[in-house]
Amino acid sequence: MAEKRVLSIQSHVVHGYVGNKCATFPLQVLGFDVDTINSVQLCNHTGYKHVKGQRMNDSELEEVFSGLVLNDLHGLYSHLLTGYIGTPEFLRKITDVVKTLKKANPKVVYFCDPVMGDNGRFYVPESFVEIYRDELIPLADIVSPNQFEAELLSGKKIVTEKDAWDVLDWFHQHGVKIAVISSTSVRGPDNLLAFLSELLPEESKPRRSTLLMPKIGSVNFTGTGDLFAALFLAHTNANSNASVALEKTVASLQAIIRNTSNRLPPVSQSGEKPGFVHRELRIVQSKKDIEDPEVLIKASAHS
Ligand SMILES: Nc1ncnc2c1ncn2[C@@H]1O[C@H](COP(=O)(O)OP(=O)(O)O)[C@@H](O)[C@H]1O
Ligand SMILES: Cc1ncc(COP(=O)(O)O)c(C=O)c1O
Repeated sequence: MAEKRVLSIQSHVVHGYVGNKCATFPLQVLGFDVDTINSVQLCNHTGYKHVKGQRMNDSELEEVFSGLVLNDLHGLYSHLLTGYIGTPEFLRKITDVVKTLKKANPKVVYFCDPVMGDNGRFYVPESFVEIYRDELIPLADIVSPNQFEAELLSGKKIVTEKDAWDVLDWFHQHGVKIAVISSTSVRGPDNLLAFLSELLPEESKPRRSTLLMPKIGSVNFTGTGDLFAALFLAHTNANSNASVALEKTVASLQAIIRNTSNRLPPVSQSGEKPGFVHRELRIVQSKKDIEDPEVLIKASAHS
């Protein structure tokens, strides 16, 4: 079996960097073979004014995946990574993919990034919440929701740090070994606080840590969650302590966001912020920061 081979089921965009477009290069740089299934093929991410393209349906997923199974290729994967999915039927079909991969290789790690939206805005149908909560999360080994997604799944608002730990415990109660909330606003509008909780064999309490990041720039970037998931997958594979993986993930991410932010055109005289085309993550140009992240922010252990 290849040690580092990911089946990545996410979006493809022709222009820009979200989904598979932003997961593939970093994973390859970090030594993974990456086999991609494109859940959608869109001209660009869904924030742009015009969004054109195709969404793969569940029978098309079944067909392409059945070919992998017929050729006995499905046992080769060390990891399954899922992110942005376009339709509820396709999302449900992923449960069969997970079960088939786990049957072929019980050690396969299912990394579920339950992409649903951000800052109170859904970018998928709202029925996704129930499907993730009841069908996908119970099969997942690692999850990386943002604050909005973690709240939707657990049914609990995150206002205090205690709320975040309760939400992470909710994921553990649903069978998840490593749960990370990639960012929360509990430390105010200028900072992002990530929460990590990891179940350890033969320990009754999870190992917990937080990591505080100053917010870079005054605009939002798209694809950061997808990039977070890909980097965290690679670093949890290489490090037995997930908080070390979180530090490395954030080190690369912050460098990429800084490299992107530094090249933004200035805010126009009328106060208009740079458009999405200027905010596409500079991933290829940040290869060194992916290969060899310089950890500037350490995680803090939480008892
Ligand atoms: N403005 C920002 N400044 C600094 N880091 C950011 C910024 N936006 C995103 N990030 C980084 O990207 C990661 C994922 O972002 P997040 O907003 O949690 O995910 P999503 O894109 O899924 O909403 C965060 O953990 C953080 O490291
Ligand atoms: C097609 C597509 N995939 C993935 C994403 C997820 O992006 P993020 O990583 O910022 O959550 C988006 C967000 O707009 C999208 O449009």
